[in-house]
Amino acid sequence: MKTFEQLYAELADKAATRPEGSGTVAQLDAGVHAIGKKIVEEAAEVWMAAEYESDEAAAEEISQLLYHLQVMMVARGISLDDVYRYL
Ligand SMILES: N=c1c2ncn([C@@H]3O[C@H](COP(=O)(O)OP(=O)(O)OP(=O)(O)O)[C@@H](O)[C@H]3O)c2ncn1[C@@H]1O[C@H](COP(=O)(O)O)[C@@H](O)[C@H]1O
Repeated sequence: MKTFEQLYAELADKAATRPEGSGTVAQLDAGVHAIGKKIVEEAAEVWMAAEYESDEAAAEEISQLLYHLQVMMVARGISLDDVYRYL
């Protein structure tokens, strides 16, 4: 288990060190357009899970959406503070 902040730190590190086999590195290489499509896909999965599936399934889909949002943040060089200041 990890927090939102810990995941962001891990993804930023992956972007910097580019370890072999990292899905995050592959997505960063695919670019903002591909990451954006993944966000839309995961958002739809959150919606469907929330309407028709269990709390656990919805929570898992939400975790995946948060992950892909963080990948987009890393891709664009947007920090946690950049986002938090609007919350
Ligand atoms: N939290 C996540 C995470 N959530 C979702 N995903 C990715 O998002 C995909 C979404 O799952 P789906 O069920 O939609 O699967 P899918 O449609 O078959 O997705 P595709 O793999 O085909 O794109 C998963 O297959 C993962 O590739 C994640 N990939 C990585 N992480 C974490 O990110 C960190 C870095 O991961 P790596 O870069 O892979 O080392 C680690 O701590 C991981 O646990």
